[in-house]
Amino acid sequence: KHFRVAGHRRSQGRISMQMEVDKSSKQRDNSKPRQTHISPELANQAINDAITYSGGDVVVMARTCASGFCDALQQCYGSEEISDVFIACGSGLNGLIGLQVAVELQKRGYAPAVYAAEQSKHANFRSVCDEAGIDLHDFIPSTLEFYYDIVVDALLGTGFDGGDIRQQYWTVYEMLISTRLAIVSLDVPSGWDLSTGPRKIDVTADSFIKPEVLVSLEAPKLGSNVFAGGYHFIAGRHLPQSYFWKRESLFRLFPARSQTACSCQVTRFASKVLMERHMGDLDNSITMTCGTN
Ligand SMILES: NC(=O)C1=CN([C@@H]2O[C@H](COP(=O)(O)OP(=O)(O)OC[C@H]3O[C@@H](n4cnc5c(N)ncnc54)[C@H](O)[C@@H]3O)[C@@H](O)[C@H]2O)[C@H](O)CC1
Repeated sequence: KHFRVAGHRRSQGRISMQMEVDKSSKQRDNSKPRQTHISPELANQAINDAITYSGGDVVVMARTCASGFCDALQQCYGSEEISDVFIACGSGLNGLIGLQVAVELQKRGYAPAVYAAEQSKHANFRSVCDEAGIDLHDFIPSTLEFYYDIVVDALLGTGFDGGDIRQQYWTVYEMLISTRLAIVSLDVPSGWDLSTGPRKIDVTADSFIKPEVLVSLEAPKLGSNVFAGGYHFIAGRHLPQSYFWKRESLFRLFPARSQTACSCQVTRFASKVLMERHMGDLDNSITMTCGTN
């Protein structure tokens, strides 16, 4: 079953992207309202199922997530504009994907560096970085904003327990809430509640992460509803597109074989760089017509 969806408008003509709708779309329950953001329960179930779909190999799954994440990052910050990317990694799967993002960005011509808050539960960061020739830090460089162009937040994802940030993450969390560099958050901005977004205590103290770009994996989490940055992308493809339809009638498509779908939210919070890039695209009559989330 195919249907045509307005795609990129290029000069005079219009191209349309054939988006193959998963055969099981017939099973979608149209009686239920379409959800565009998923619950913490489904998010964590998806993680376990994603590992199964990846043959039980978390590194395979992390590489798929990293590929989609890098597609999204590259649409906003091309390697011709920026190169030095500082990737703050936690000890869980979010951090493992952050490590794979560093490896993938290097292949794409960026100059990534990795910060590991603590020993990963899933990989030997030192050996992966040494093999790839990627700098691995166990400290936050005082010259961060001089040497780096953007920061990737791969510290805490859906495994955040909703409590105060534990001591081993204090330094990097402090950097993330105070840096002037644009932040690209992986799946969930670190420290955001999966259902409600930034915690009230953090909003009151204005001590929460404000990413310019959010890249949700597979589906946006409920807490991302309050995201007000520049762009919100959905990346992943480590689960069949019908996966969410059967569970929360989530309607979302990845264009063709792409790893990313974007739901543009270019808001007043977007930086000048991002706006120029977006407006530049518009000037070249290339308009991203994306789904809305
Ligand atoms: N959504 C999907 O389809 C997929 C998402 N994936 C990624 O997996 C993470 C969730 O992985 P998990 O290891 O369960 O959790 P985190 O990576 O977020 O690790 C949390 C890490 O941090 C510790 N921690 C928890 N609370 C605190 C705190 N208050 N202070 C300090 N440290 C804390 C905890 O002990 C863990 O060690 C998800 O976000 C995605 O990025 C899958 O990889 C693919 C499918």
